[in-house]
Amino acid sequence: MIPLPLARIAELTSGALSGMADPRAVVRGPVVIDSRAVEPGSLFVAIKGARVDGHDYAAQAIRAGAVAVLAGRPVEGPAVIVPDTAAALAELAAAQVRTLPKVTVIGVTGSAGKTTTKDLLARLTGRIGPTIAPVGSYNNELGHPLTVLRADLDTRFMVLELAARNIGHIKDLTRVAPPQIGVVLNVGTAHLGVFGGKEAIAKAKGELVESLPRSGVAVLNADDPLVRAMASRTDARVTFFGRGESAAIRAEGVVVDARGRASFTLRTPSGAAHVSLKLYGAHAVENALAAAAAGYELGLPVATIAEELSEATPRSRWRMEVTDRADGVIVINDAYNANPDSMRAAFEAFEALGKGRRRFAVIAALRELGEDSSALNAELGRMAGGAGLAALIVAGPEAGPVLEGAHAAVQESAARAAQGGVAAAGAPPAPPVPGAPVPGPQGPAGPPQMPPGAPMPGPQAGPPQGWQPPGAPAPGWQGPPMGGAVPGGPPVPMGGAVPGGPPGGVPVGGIVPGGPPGGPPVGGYGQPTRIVHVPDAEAAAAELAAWLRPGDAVLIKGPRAMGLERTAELVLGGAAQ
Ligand SMILES: CC(=O)N[C@H]1[C@@H](OP(=O)(O)OP(=O)(O)OC[C@H]2O[C@@H](n3ccc(=O)[nH]c3=O)[C@H](O)[C@@H]2O)O[C@H](CO)[C@@H](O)[C@@H]1O[C@H](C)C(=O)N[C@@H](C)C(=O)N[C@H](CCC(=O)N[C@@H](CCC[C@@H](N)C(=O)O)C(=O)O)C(=O)O
Ligand SMILES: Nc1ncnc2c1ncn2[C@@H]1O[C@H](COP(=O)(O)OP(=O)(O)OP(=O)(O)O)[C@@H](O)[C@H]1O
Ligand SMILES: C[C@@H](N)C(=O)N[C@H](C)C(=O)O
Repeated sequence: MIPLPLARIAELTSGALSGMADPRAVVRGPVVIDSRAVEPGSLFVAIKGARVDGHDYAAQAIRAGAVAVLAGRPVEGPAVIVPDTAAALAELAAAQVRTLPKVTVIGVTGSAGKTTTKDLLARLTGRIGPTIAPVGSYNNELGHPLTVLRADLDTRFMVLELAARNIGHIKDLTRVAPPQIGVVLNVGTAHLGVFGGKEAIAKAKGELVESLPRSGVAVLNADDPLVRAMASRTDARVTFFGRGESAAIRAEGVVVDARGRASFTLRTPSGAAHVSLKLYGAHAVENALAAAAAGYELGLPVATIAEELSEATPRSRWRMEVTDRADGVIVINDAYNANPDSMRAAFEAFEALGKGRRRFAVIAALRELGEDSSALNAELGRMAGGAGLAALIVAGPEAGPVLEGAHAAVQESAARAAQGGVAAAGAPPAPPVPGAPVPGPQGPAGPPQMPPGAPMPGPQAGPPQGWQPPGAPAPGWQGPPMGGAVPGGPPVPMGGAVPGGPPGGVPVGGIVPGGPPGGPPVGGYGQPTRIVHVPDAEAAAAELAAWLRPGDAVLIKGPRAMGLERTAELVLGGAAQ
């Protein structure tokens, strides 16, 4: 940060010095809200949290070298007392930006992909000059100013994330660090509950482009109608990115490889270059184009943009992290957060990454969706239940609608199979010819493949997993023990029919008749999707451990509060990812 004496900090925040604070003592940074992160020369900002009150750590912060505490009440040690510490933090950050007139501020917003785009764009601006960007998702009224306060006189670019949990939030953040370039990715369904509808989300995200000066640039996604419409809400020049011809910065000839990574020609008004992303999922194209468009506006040559985008790997954790286990199991850890759009994107990527493999998914009920919650969660269940998985593990509370949707999809698929031989829900997108070898992972070092016609491996305690002829009664076995904590132990049903399971329908973990007509299933293909409900991330990992065999693929994705990254860590042998 730019060094500031305490007297100036008090002036900027309309605060009062207390606790023998020396007005000439200089804060050189960093500004922190965690006493454990204090360094000599820090300013410690005391915040009241859900568990503890930061004010109680003031003395600890001073002992660790903090020059003073920005506090809401007198504390042990020198302090600047303000009515609202979060508001004072924002004022301090805004003042710092005003002292850095040569810095170009770029704001990124949208319902999904802000962090990924910010990470890509910071790579690009880093090619031009020193760049400050948030750690992880530091994107709200605390994380945003803390990021801004990391800037110093060398800083040329601030690539900032602007989040909104309601109308007005983004406007507030743009007042702290007024952007010259504003990037809007998409208007989705994240936090639909608090906003009350997509129009309100669009209103909130559009506050970014409303804040831009006439000399600025609004970088808008032409493929999203609600974002495209934001062009009328800004004084700034508008440039579009997207996949269609109308976008100045566009992706042409997008292809997705066997690992779910996209390649395309990046077309700009001044030339084109090939991009081959290392990021997983076709949705990464949207983020890459957004970063490319902002980079282009900053004068970067298209070849440099393409080079950086092609080199980029995930910088922030638990977003489409793909790990190949030694036994060939592919684990996709996309557990950072979840909403209907990012769930869909993840399942699309999983279809490519898991092709030719038995696929498993761990998901959980989506949150913060308001009155549409049940319907959207049931829709998620239908998508997952119809995705051709070997098993779907639904973790955590309020899973009723997800389970209901999943069961419905499996049953419909089974009914279709029984009627006309159409592939069952458990069939992969490209079902193998009965009796033909199972397509497996590429390369000679690939894992052993399931022999054709082999029963689908499951927990020791499970019943024989042979294919059930259409119309056969569903066996009463309820799947592996809940939590799967005791592989090899007796199957323990999870309290019988799970709430939300269809009345008189398929029991949780039960087997629905289905499978390719004319022959037994192969290694999990053609069999109906097993649906299991477990209480938490650990139980999901235990469940997976009981099922997984070499060469399988697993997608793990749920809302932040479910902490499903823990499932991924356990499945990966505890190795932190
Ligand atoms: C204040 C704080 O740091 N909170 C974090 C804390 O929460 P909690 O309430 O439990 O705090 P505590 O009670 O433990 O502590 C209170 C304070 O005391 C400090 N302290 C404690 C112990 C000690 O020994 N010394 C201390 O000094 C402590 O540091 C506190 O200051 O812990 C949680 C779990 O780790 C954190 O999650 C919580 O962080 C909050 C949420 C936060 O806002 N942090 C910002 C720095 C931030 O930017 N974090 C981002 C995540 C941002 C975010 O949540 N964004 C919103 C908006 C998304 C909208 C978007 N989808 C859209 O569409 O626009 C979101 O919902 O995602 C990050 O961490 O990446
Ligand atoms: N363009 C996109 N469309 C749909 N899903 C996306 C897109 N980009 C990223 N995702 C998915 O959304 C999740 C969050 O990604 P990311 O952190 O980049 O978004 P974010 O907008 O910063 O999230 P948050 O609002 O919580 O900070 C990940 O699961 C990721 O795979
Ligand atoms: C925590 C917040 N960033 C978020 O994304 N919330 C959704 C609902 C989630 O928890 O996944």
